Amino acid sequence: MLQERTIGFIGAGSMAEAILAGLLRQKEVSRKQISIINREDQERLKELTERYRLDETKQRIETVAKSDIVILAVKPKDVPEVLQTWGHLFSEDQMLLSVAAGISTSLLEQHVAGKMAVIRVMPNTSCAVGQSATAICPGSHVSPEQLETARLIFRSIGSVIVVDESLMDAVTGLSGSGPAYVYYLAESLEAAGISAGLSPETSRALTVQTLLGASQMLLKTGKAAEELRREVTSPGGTTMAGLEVLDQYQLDEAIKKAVLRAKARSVEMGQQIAITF
Ligand SMILES: NC(=O)C1=CN([C@@H]2O[C@H](COP(=O)(O)OP(=O)(O)OC[C@H]3O[C@@H](n4cnc5c(N)ncnc54)[C@H](OP(=O)(O)O)[C@@H]3O)[C@@H](O)[C@H]2O)C=CC1
Ligand SMILES: O=C(O)[C@@H]1CCC=N1
Repeated sequence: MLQERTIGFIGAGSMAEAILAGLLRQKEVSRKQISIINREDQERLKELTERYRLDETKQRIETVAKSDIVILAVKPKDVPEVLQTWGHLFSEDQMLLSVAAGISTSLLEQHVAGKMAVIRVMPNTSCAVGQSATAICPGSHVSPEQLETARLIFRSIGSVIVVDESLMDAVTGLSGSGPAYVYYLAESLEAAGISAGLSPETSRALTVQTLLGASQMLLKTGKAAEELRREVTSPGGTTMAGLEVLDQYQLDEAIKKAVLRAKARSVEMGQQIAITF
């Protein structure tokens, strides 16, 4: 189904590239279907055009804004400017997929053509390797077919769940920002390995494979994380000694607070943008 659709990206930053790279990598769409623009960074556009061998003549707002599917991938603060400047080019036979954190479908709907279908999406940067955890929620004028198209796009670059919009800020705090928490953990583990006497290369290799293996265990065994943790933890052994230190530092509490703070920030950003629109 995607083979026939054109996809235009407004915004050419890390999220746009992650989605673009994932779609091309999975061969879900061809390079000819893609157009992308940003605001001013011509070097960046050139870099993407060359890296993904895109058609140079299509990298213009008129092409992007007339694509069957427009993916809005600018920072939330830039959404008003984009819609005020280019919103008039959209029409009801297109779909707008917005990945902007915190921006509600109802706010977007107020600034696009008539009953244009608007879908709010929260992917994460693991799109680039086909492993995003993406949540989507439809706005008021989305047909089942349009929702299915959005699901197909993001299914090709990871998993997709459809959620009620009231849950999108929570999703943003957990899986939108989530890769950064995991990279933080990876940085900490790598540094700790070095402190324990390993070379940087060995520490990185062991860290990466440990995270990958643990994720695969969660996925493939279907066991609860708690059960898998218990299986590693021999009574009186090394893991128990290590986990006791994490408990002393209340790592679980810190992670909970981080996710809740990120969720609250998503709400705040949406409210701030709504005022400026
Ligand atoms: N990064 C992430 O992990 C995730 C991000 N998101 C969401 O994705 C969106 C983009 O984030 P990210 O890719 O990290 O941001 P970046 O800062 O990397 O990219 C933003 C892009 O938007 C462009 N832009 C800004 N203003 C305009 C404009 N008026 N017209 C056209 N293009 C414009 C910028 O162009 P220029 O450089 O020329 O100014 C730049 O290419 C955000 O809303 C964020 O909430 C969602 C999930 C995860
Ligand atoms: O940090 C941000 O605001 C974006 C949204 C989710 C991940 N990155």
